[in-house]
Amino acid sequence: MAGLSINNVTKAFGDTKALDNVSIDVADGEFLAVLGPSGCGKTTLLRMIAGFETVTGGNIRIGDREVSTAEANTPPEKRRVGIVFQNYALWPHMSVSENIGYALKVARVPKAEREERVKNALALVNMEQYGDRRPANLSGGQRQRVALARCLVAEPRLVLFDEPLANLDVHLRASMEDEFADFHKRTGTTILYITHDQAEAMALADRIAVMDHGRLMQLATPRELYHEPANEMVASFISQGMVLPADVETEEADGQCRVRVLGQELVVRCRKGEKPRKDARICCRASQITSVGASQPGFEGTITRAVYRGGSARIEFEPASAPQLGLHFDQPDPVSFEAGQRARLAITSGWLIPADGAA
Ligand SMILES: Nc1ncnc2c1ncn2[C@@H]1O[C@H](COP(=O)(O)OP(=O)(O)OP(=O)(O)O)[C@@H](O)[C@H]1O
Repeated sequence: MAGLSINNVTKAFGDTKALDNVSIDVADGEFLAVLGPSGCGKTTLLRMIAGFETVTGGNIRIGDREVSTAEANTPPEKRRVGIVFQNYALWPHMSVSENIGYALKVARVPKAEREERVKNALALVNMEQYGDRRPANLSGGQRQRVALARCLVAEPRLVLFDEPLANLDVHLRASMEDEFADFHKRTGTTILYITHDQAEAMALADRIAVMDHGRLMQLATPRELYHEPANEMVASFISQGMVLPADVETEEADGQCRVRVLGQELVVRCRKGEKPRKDARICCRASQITSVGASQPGFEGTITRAVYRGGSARIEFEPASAPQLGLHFDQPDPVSFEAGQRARLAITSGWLIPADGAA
C-alpha cells in the first residue's frame, strides 16, 4: 500500500473551476473520506487520482511516484489504483471467481497464480464459499463485496470508493459500513472514500476532507469537524449546526471566551489567541439549546414547529430579536411545546468560529 499526496491541485473546465488549489495528504493505511454537497468537485478529484482526468495545475503523488502534473499524466492502468463504483457491473454470465480473475486472465497471469490470488481476494472480503455462484444469486451487499475483491486482486497501492453504498437500502448500507470498516482494519488498505453522506463518512473515516465549490473547507477527524468547525460552511454542513452572530467580549483563556449571542452572555470554546471582536459567529448544536425560566439568562421567541419523532420532538424556534435565525432543538418526552407558543431559551455552550476560516 502507499500514501497519496494531492498538492495545490487545480482543475478548470473552460471557465468552471471544478477544483481550486486543493491539497490533501492521505497517510499509508489511512481511511480518508471526501465529503461535500453536489458539485463540490468530489468526482473530478477521484477521476484525477485514478488518471482519467488531467490536472490543470499542481501535482498528485501516489507513494513516492509523481503521477499527475500539468505536463505529464501517468495512464490509469499504470497507477495501480483500484476503484469501487456504486454500479458494480459484474459480468452476469461468469461465476464470482471468474469475475474476480478476469483482469488477471486478460493479463495472461498463469492459471495457478490466478486461482491463488482470486482465493486470497475472496478471503479478504469474507466470500470464500461463494466463488462458484453467479452474481444474480447474490445479495446487493455480496455483489458489492465481489466488486471490492475484483479490485483487490490487482493488488492496488490505493483503493478509491466512489459512493459505493448510494444504491443500497438503509439496512444494507449500515451492514456494509461495518464490512468496510472491518475490511480496512484487517487489511490496512489506503482508502479514499467519496461520499455526500456525512453519517457514512463519520462512521468510517479516520479523517474527512470537507469540500465546497471546488475548495477544501477543512480536513480533520470526525470529532474535530463536529466540535471545532473551521468556518461557517463546515459548521452548518456537519450535522446541521446553527451559525449565530456573536460579539466576543473577552480574550481566550483556557480555550474559552465570553460572548454575547441574541442578547445572552455565555462562555464558548474557542481557538487559542482569540481576542474581543464584533460580528463574530458561533456554532451551536441542538443539544446545546434548552428552555429556561423567565428569570434566567436567555432570549424570548416563538415556537414555529414541533415534529414528534418517537421519544422526542424536534422543536423549531424564531428568536423575537432575530426571527430570520431559525433555531432548533430536541425536547424529550413528554413533549409539551406546540407551534405558536411563546418560549424562553438559552444556549448552554458552543464554538467560536475562527475569524480566518482556515482549515
Ligand atoms: N467534463 C466537465 N466539463 C465541464 N464541467 C464539468 C465537467 N465535469 C465536472 N464539471 C463541473 O465541475 C464541478 C464539479 O463537478 P463534480 O462532478 O466533480 O462534483 P461532485 O462533487 O462529484 O458532484 P455530485 O455529487 O453531484 O456528483 C461542477 O460544477 C461540474 O458541473
